[in-house]
Amino acid sequence: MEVCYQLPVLPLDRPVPKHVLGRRGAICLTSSPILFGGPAPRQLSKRRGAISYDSSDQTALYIRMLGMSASHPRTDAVRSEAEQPVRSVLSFQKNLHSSHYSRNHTHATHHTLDQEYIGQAKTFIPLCSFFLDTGKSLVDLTLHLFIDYGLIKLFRLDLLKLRQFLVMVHEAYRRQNPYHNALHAADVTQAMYCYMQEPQLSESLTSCDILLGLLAAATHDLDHPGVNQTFLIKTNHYLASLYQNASVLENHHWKCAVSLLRESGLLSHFPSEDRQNLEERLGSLILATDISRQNEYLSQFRAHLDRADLHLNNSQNRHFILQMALKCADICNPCRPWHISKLWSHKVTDEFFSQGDSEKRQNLDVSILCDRNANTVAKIQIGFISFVVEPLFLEWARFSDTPLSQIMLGHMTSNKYKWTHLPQEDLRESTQSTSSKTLPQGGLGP
Ligand SMILES: Nc1ncnc2c1ncn2[C@@H]1O[C@@H]2COP(=O)(O)O[C@H]2[C@H]1O
Repeated sequence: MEVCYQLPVLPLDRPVPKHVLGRRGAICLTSSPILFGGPAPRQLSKRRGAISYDSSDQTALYIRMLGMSASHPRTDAVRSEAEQPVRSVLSFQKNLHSSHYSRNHTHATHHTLDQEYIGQAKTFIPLCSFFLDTGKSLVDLTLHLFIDYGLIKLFRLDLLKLRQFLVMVHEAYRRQNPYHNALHAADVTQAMYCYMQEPQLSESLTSCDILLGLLAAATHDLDHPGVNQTFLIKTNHYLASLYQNASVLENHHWKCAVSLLRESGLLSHFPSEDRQNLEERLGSLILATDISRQNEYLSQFRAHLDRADLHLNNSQNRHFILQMALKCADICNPCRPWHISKLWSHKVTDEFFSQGDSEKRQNLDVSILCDRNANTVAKIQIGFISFVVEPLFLEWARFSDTPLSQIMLGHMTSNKYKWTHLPQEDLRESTQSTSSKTLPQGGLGP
């Protein structure tokens, strides 16, 4: 059964009415705020060989071609897992109908959907916690948040298209990656939700901002190959040439997200200008997660806070804060309680070391942090927290001085202390692979 809504008639760009937020299952607005007032779109104009992909339509098409090509180059790290079929972003759809997930979920009725989200989502949200290992937390969590915020009604979304889109997003994450998989996307989406609920943001974000924030969080690492940009460049991977060695992965994640949005038809009823604007803003959010541009964003953030000139009634300022929120969400794992944070640390290190092993096999220079003989999990964590996480979260706490920020800083400090003072025997254990371990339920809170 399809949910049909009329096309939007009353564009709005203002905070989501309070009576909509926080009412689980209560969706009661009749007008739809489809208006995008974000910053100037970031246009990409690059060429690969003779194929121009100036327009995002062409780009999405090109990605489809690459995704479906049987012969496009893959990274060695990915190839080493080749016994398990790797689904590249668009070929997964061929498998969709036979996948376990879609068999059980894509044809769900509304009744089933309600049952499911009422049962599970109650535990996701109020406690800031979620099921990390249900195998489908990304779909359930994001769907729940769309419903909870009233976005389906507000934007006249087709519930089944939304579900199909989310299943496609879930399937486009490579499950063989220890870290960059759908679970990480769910983790980031949950954190993004928590930040968007912080008082300053929840009072000023428009429904468009919320829609974008959730979409960006859920899709920000789509089809991640489990290796970093340096690896793609030195192995002459086609994505590196496609994006001219600049924000290679983030551009790919963005283009995959656009491709899936179009494939699912989720926004096909939007006026094309709004759709294009949304796709550009989505890109600008996802591109902000490029960790190599961390200092650029951080200095801008610091300068704004020093001048006290971030005004959230200004759409560009709100967009900037969404970028910062997504960046925080992306690297918030060291700010979670120790028992969860520790497991993410092991998972990310597994992925680093597996890239290092692959580099050694190919006689390439081993990337920094990727040599298992020269690093320990603890050493990597201490460096990552000190130089990347702490500077960012200190500024975030200046912007959003709330109990949640204090809790996150508390976890981060105590996790860093634990990594620094781990007894020798635990340190040895911390260098061993943990890919078989599962993440327990837990949240940002104590
Ligand atoms: N706990 C962690 N320890 C070390 N590096 C991390 C950790 N969490 C995230 N990262 C890095 O932060 C980066 C954020 O962008 P990426 O997802 O591209 O890749 C991520 C990892 O390289």
